[in-house]
Amino acid sequence: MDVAKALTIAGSDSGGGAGIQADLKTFQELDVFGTSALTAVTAQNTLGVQGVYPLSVDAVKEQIQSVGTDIAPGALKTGMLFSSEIIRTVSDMIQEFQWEKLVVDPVMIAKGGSALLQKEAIKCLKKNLIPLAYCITPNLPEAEEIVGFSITNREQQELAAQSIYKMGAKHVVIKGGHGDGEQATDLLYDGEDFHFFTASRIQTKHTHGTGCTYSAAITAELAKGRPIYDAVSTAKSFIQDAIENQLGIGAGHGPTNHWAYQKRKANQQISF
Ligand SMILES: Nc1ncnc2c1ncn2[C@@H]1O[C@H](COP(=O)(O)OP(=O)(O)O)[C@@H](O)[C@H]1O
Ligand SMILES: Cc1ncc(COP(=O)(O)O)c(N)n1
Repeated sequence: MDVAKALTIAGSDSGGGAGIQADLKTFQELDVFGTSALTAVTAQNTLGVQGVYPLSVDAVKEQIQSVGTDIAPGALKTGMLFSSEIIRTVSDMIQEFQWEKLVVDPVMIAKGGSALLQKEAIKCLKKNLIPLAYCITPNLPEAEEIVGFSITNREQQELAAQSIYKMGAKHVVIKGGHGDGEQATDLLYDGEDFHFFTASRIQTKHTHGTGCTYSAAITAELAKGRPIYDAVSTAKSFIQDAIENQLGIGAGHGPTNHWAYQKRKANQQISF
């Protein structure tokens, strides 16, 4: 059986809604075999981040080496990378294995406000990792941080995408989750055209891990050989179903429902 394989290089969320846990659940739901390299352990729940424990550069490197030398992923993603030294190590390893289908989720700050990337590491992210990205998926505050200007309208969102494209990312997806308005609209720029992916904004506080889940879904689809436009389109449906059917877990900002997309599809098949 020829199964698609993907790798996530990210932090652990003990609460299970974001990070490595969200990525592996998403890979599984999209029929992709998931592998992982941990960059940091966080003590975290729906109320916030209680502790951050980065792993050593050697530990990160060895995990990627172990996966890369044996289980070649069709696509990979990065999430929480925490420091410049981890970013440099990860970038070196990606070049060593000549992996092309790289999705960079430039995770900076958890929804509760805790830093998941050291401030001084942003420069390193721009210099070392963005040029390797097949696709990068910043949310609005992350995109503002990368480009250095504020994004308050569609025109600025497009300018930001062009600016990040010029830094070397082959496809730029600027997510609209942090915007306002009736629609949550994500923009995909491929160097020529702007494509918009729109869904109705759901009024909920349960959006913990949405960015991780979304970028993992894009990665899973790329691992199966799907083109980027299809991959983003599937990811958008996946995250919409996951937010709409949140599980009411925890007392704070709860996780989304990684089962929902497959369940809806299965139900649709039955009713046809
Ligand atoms: N309340 C919401 N309703 C519908 N879609 C949302 C909502 N919040 C986020 N999204 C979508 O979830 C995905 C992740 O976006 P976002 O939450 O901005 O990322 P991050 O977790 O990195 O901050 C995007 O497709 C975005 O449009
Ligand atoms: C380990 C880890 N990685 C990433 C996030 C970002 O989560 P979100 O997708 O909600 O921005 C997180 N809270 N924890």
